[in-house]
Amino acid sequence: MTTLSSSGIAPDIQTMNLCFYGAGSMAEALVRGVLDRGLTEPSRIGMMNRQNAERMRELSDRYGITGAVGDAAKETMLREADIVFLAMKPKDAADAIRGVRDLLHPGQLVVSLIAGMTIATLETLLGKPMPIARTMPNTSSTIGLGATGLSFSASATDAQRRLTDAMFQAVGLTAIVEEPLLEVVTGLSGSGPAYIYYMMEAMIAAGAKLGLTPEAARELTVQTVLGAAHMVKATGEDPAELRRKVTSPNGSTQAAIEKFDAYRFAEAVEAAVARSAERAVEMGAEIERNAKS
Ligand SMILES: NC(=O)C1=CN([C@@H]2O[C@H](COP(=O)(O)OP(=O)(O)OC[C@H]3O[C@@H](n4cnc5c(N)ncnc54)[C@H](OP(=O)(O)O)[C@@H]3O)[C@@H](O)[C@H]2O)C=CC1
Ligand SMILES: O=C(O)[C@@H]1CCC=N1
Repeated sequence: MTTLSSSGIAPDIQTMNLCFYGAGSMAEALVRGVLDRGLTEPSRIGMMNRQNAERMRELSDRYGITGAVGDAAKETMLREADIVFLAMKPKDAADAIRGVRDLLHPGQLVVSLIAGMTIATLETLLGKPMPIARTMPNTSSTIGLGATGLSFSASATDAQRRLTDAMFQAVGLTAIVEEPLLEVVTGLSGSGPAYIYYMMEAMIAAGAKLGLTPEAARELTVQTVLGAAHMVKATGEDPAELRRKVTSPNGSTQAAIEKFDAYRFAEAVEAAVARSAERAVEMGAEIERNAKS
């Protein structure tokens, strides 16, 4: 895996103003992650959304950041930002970016979190050359356990690449990939937390259905997932090898795995990851069409 910085610390970031354009789940995950890790101060962070004033109050109260709703204060916040994070839904991206492009200038770094939107489309929407980092993070950045894929525009300097990498490393792990592979990253780790939660939902429901209290089913499931992920990390062994150690010949695990195989589990996972990646491409194409219209 390629990374640009191994320290996890971005020395310059404390002196920079960060503006999150879009203040939903992913923006909050990143803000909480960088604040909890002491990467910057709340006074350096501005967040903006379109209409949800209550959400903005909540974010200001919770993190001490400066919030702005709608067009009010947007101008100052965006103009004074050193790094502008684009964190609105893909369907809103084209209009939102067009609406502010005159406030942006090439001295700023644009960090896009938007699934599917290519660097080329973003360059079209910005209408001027600006350094761009296209990223695909995930919500586990909230607790410093994120997994983020990164690609850069040709115009991004080495310092900007290192800064972006270090910022996302501070909230988890990063992988620099060729831009088209960001769609695969979306299918794997961007959407991935939801797959694990889905598995956990199903395990908890099964445990409760078979007689455990819902609380016990939940606790046992959470510890099992946590323990399994830690085992892979701590031992360095392949998941397949660790699975083998759980699976006694003709035992209960083998019986369960046979059930999974009967439902074609691995095929379902592969199809889900591929479909997520394909959906990201579709969303990107939709933004591209809007950018050109
Ligand atoms: N959630 C995830 O796990 C991940 C998400 N992403 C990407 O991050 C982006 C955001 O996703 P997520 O946080 O889940 O989305 P949310 O729906 O939670 O948040 C979207 C935010 O964008 C704001 N917004 C929409 N249009 C505008 C506009 N014109 N001007 C200003 N603000 C606007 C919304 O404001 P309001 O509520 O006021 O309308 C809201 O604050 C997406 O592009 C997604 O692909 C990437 C990786 C993981
Ligand atoms: O579901 C989505 O479209 C976004 C991108 C990756 C995770 N959430």
